[in-house]
Amino acid sequence: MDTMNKTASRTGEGALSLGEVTVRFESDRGLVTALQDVSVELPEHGFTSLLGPSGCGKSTLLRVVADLLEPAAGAVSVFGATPREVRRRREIGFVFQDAALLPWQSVIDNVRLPLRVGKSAGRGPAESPEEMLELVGLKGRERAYPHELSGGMRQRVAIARALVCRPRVLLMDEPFGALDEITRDRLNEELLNIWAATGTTVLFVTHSIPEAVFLSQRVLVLSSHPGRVRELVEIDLPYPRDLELRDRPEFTALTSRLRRLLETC
Ligand SMILES: Nc1ncnc2c1ncn2[C@@H]1O[C@H](COP(=O)(O)OP(=O)(O)OP(=O)(O)O)[C@@H](O)[C@H]1O
Repeated sequence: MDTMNKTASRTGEGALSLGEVTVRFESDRGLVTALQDVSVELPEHGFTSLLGPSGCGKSTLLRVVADLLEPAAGAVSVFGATPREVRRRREIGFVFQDAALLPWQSVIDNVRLPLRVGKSAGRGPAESPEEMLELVGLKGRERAYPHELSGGMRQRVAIARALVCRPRVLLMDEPFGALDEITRDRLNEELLNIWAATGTTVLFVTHSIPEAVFLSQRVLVLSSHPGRVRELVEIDLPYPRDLELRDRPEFTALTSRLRRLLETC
């Protein structure tokens, strides 16, 4: 638990920096501006959630950081390097809403996958796949296949896989959006433990205001059409956090504030 406080206070400046980033897509409706002049500085070891109406560009922002998309304008820096350099060094982990596991491979082989793919690609130090499975609470299920697991367990495997290359940045795009509420709550608590244990910088996309407040040190609220920064809201609640925090007035005050902000996005 002490590690959690250390993680929260171990924040440096500007691990992720976006300067006036604009992203456009060609579509059958013509040119769509997904992000317009988005500027934000997020500290190392931080936990930031992205919140905003559907289509405001949350996934697009993650994809820009992950080097899956190139902005039309603006600058992106990840620990002082370009997203491409950081991706080549395998310092970025990505978890999607769908765990996207290989169904014909066992749990442990799915977690090992990033270590097997592109072995020569200048990867940094790696974690042990067995230890990552233990970290996400799946010790003993190494030989299981994805179809034998629940949705929550599959997401844990996806998180273990994302962590195995010891990423400096963990990008999570609605990772718990398809899970039932109890499983989601449990994984929220576990994710905070994982964050404390690894010290990775997390960018987390969600549609849930309570989830964003519970997890994050700050919430980046985006408005839509085109996606712009509406506000960066500091979540000044101490760590470690447990689910009872959600009944506290300071928690409710923050969720109400975010709800009001979202109504004007
Ligand atoms: N490959 C693409 N081609 C064309 N338009 C796209 C593409 N990807 C995203 N867009 C558009 O860019 C905008 C932002 O999309 P994005 O998926 O980033 O939003 P989002 O905030 O993540 O949405 P949601 O909350 O619904 O997941 C939307 O208008 C979307 O239709």
